[in-house]
Amino acid sequence: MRIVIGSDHAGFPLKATVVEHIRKLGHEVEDVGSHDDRPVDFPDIAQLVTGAVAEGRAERGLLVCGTGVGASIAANKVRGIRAAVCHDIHSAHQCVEHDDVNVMCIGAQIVGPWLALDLIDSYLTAEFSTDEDFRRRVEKLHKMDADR
Ligand SMILES: O=C(CO)[C@H](O)[C@H](O)[C@H](O)COP(=O)(O)O
Repeated sequence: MRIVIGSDHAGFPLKATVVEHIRKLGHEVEDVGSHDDRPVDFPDIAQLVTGAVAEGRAERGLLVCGTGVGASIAANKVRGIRAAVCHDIHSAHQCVEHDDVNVMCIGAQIVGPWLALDLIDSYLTAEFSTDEDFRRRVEKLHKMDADR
């Protein structure tokens, strides 16, 4: 799969570990920054990650900020993006299976590196369910997205 990842300064220390892990899993990774720990605003990084997903250059996105919250707020403002903060394993796969989430956000100040990698494994191996209830709900999200 093609994965795009980005972080702000708070997420930067965790990002390198995550990128290495995802590459080892055999995925193609586009790292849009940040590339050092100088302060950068999470909406700017979220725009780069969501742009790649919305334009089809990547199938899934990952954002790492301090809490994951700011990144998810920013990502959900972009048409075609369904972003969620996930700090537990169940949500990390269910968000894809039920809600077709295409950008997962992680807080580097909330989870340690081992949990972060497990969250990413859950997210990347999950697939959107064919169940008609979930499909209908996500269709409604598409409509809300198109209407705004
Ligand atoms: O978590 C975040 C937004 O939800 C950010 O990554 C920052 O950690 C947070 O905004 C705090 O900002 P600071 O410049 O790192 O103090």
